[in-house]
Amino acid sequence: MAKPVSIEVWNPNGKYRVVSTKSMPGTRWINLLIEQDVRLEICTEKKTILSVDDIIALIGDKCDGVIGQLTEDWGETLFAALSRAGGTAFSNMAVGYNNVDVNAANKYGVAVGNTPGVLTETTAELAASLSLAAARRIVEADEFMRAGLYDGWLPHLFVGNLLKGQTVGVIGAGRIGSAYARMMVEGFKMNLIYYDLYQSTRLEKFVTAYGEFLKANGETPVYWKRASSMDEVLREADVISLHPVLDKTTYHLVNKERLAMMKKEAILINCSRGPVIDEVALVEHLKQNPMFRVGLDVFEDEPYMKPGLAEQKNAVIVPHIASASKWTREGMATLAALNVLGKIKGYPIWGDPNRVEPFLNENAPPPAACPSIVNAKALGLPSSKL
Ligand SMILES: NC(=O)c1ccc[n+]([C@@H]2O[C@H](COP(=O)([O-])OP(=O)(O)OC[C@H]3O[C@@H](n4cnc5c(N)ncnc54)[C@H](O)[C@@H]3O)[C@@H](O)[C@H]2O)c1
Ligand SMILES: O=C(O)[C@H](O)CO
Repeated sequence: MAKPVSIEVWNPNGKYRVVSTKSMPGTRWINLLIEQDVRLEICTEKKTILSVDDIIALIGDKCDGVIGQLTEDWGETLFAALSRAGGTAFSNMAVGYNNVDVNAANKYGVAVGNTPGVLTETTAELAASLSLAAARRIVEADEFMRAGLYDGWLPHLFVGNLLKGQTVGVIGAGRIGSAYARMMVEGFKMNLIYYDLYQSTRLEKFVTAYGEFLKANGETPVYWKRASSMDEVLREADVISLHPVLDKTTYHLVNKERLAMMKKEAILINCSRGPVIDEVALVEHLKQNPMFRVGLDVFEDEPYMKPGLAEQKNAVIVPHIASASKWTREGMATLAALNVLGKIKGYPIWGDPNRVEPFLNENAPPPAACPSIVNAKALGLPSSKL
């Protein structure tokens, strides 16, 4: 028998029962649910990561849908429990859904939602922030100041890397990777080399047009190149940012051998998922190459770091905050709630998960559609004509 889990209840007499495993930012998502006859239960347990048993207790005997988090293990056990409780909808409050076994969800006929688009720019901005922090040694310099060690300007003090005219490498040039590439090319006049399974024509056109603009204004133009392999990016780029999904093909994509291919003074940024880098190999590489720097938002065994990482001065490390702007986090909560609500109400699936703005307009009711259901095809769910 699972132990009871503490909750806060909204609209106790609502017809549909939806559970959110965490309190989420903003109130719009709550209002959108309760206005549509939902009894909403929000878990108020203090512990950060809920266990499968905690979530089973939250689901209980009758539950139409769950809004969950990327820290939770949504596999066979939870989808079976949700299905037994009559549920047909789950949404991660995240774009990445490597914590979800979509095949298990398909088996139980549960729709799986995610939250693309709303976090693209916010996440790219954090990747850009980490790139700058690593290039200009901001964290080391801050620690030095606070320690009272600054006793006057020196020619060699915290010398870092100039980005202008260097090459930025992007691995996984999807929504976030492309947004980051644009920021670095336009903001710092860097050349671009990218690797993705698919060509990013829009990104290429952007860099070409910006290069022509610079040239027309008497400045050095910027260039782009689509690499034929990831190794080409690693060898040529000065700053490399990782933005692929995490799956079997990207697990330990950056390993000991690949770290060795990179320039000795390169900067590596990871705002995708921790296991994309072999973190043990990375710690060793950081130790051996003091001029090599990393900016990490994600870790292989989150919330833990591999031994030795915290001691490396050439690493800038932050706790998975890439999507943490107020607007984005409130928007993620809204999209996750609307994915669950839409499935419960039998709404069709929004046609373009890259264009979710209509769901985020606070001054208008959202479209009657699920913003983004990753297994819509597998479940044969209809597409919206809106
Ligand atoms: N740190 C954070 O807080 C944070 C925030 C948002 C997203 N993310 C992560 O970023 C990922 C990307 O998000 P997105 O919205 O840009 O997704 P996206 O689907 O638009 O982009 C992912 C890209 O990776 C490419 N890709 C897949 N396998 C690859 C491989 N083997 N090699 C090279 N490229 C490959 C895809 O073709 C695609 O273009 C998410 O899946 C999530 O894990 C992290
Ligand atoms: O995948 C995601 O959305 C992030 O990791 C959290 O924003």
